[in-house]
Amino acid sequence: MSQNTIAFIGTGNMSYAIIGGLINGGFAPNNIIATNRNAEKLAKVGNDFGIQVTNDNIKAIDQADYVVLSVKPQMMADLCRTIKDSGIAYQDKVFISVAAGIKVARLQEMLDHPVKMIRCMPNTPSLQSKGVSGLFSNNTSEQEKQFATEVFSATGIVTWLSEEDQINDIIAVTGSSPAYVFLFLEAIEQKAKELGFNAEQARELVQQVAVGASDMVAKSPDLSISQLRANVTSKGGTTAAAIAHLEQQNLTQTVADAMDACIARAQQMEQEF
Ligand SMILES: NC(=O)C1=CN([C@@H]2O[C@H](COP(=O)(O)OP(=O)(O)OC[C@H]3O[C@@H](n4cnc5c(N)ncnc54)[C@H](OP(=O)(O)O)[C@@H]3O)[C@@H](O)[C@H]2O)C=CC1
Ligand SMILES: O=C(O)[C@@H]1CCC=N1
Repeated sequence: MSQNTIAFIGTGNMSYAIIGGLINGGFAPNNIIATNRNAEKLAKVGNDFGIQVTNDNIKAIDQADYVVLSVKPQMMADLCRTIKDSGIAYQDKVFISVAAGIKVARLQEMLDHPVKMIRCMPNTPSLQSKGVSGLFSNNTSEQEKQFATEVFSATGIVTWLSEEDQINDIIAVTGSSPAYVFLFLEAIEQKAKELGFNAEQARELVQQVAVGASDMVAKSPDLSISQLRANVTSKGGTTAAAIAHLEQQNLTQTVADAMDACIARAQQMEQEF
């Protein structure tokens, strides 16, 4: 992988996962700089991955070729103001924003310059190199896009989007969706405890189901997910009873509605921030 320097500004849950994926993928720790205003979180990412850390955002940006903006959307304007007011030359750097709900044009307005900008929508399984990153850019070179592809490929799979609005769709499909899966697993775990399994057993059983079912999806590309479900469901049996209940409760429509709510919130954030 080419050895540009990347600065992660605001290294919380998401950047921690990306950096973990990069280190697993062989990216040189010396070429990664992380910042955080929270000293404890900063020390942890430095200790866990052996990368450079500083609480000085401007110093980190000054040293970097690529700058990942990774604060919460509501904090982005403040962060950009400090960059803009710092006096450093940031106009030729490539910025990568992982923030939901802030479009390229608005980020450029916040930075008061038409900087090169890539929007990226990653997800937290990046930490296990099993992430998905949706990328969009309309003002970077092929070489810069190639570098972003290499970086995010180290954390899982990468898909380039031709329209910026598709970022909101991919938030619903891959950015937020690990949380839907976790909620489903939490529900099974909770009921397992109510049935009398202790906390340790419940966690182990649910975890194994999650890993086993995911592996079956990943390792059976010729079987549809619906076929994998059918293979568990004996006619007139126990699974059929459980699935019939979920279907009566409109699980499929509920999930679709949840994804629409996700997209609607991203669109609303575009007006707020
Ligand atoms: N979490 C996820 O699954 C995903 C998140 N994203 C996007 O990633 C971005 C970050 O999310 P996430 O990692 O979950 O958030 P976190 O709050 O975990 O991380 C952001 C970190 O940045 C710190 N911070 C805030 N402002 C500054 C600043 N000016 N200088 C230095 N550090 C600062 C925060 O400190 P403090 O703790 O004090 O607030 C916090 O520790 C968001 O924009 C989100 O939309 C995208 C895809 C998935
Ligand atoms: O919840 C959020 O807004 C962010 C974006 C996708 C996942 N987490």
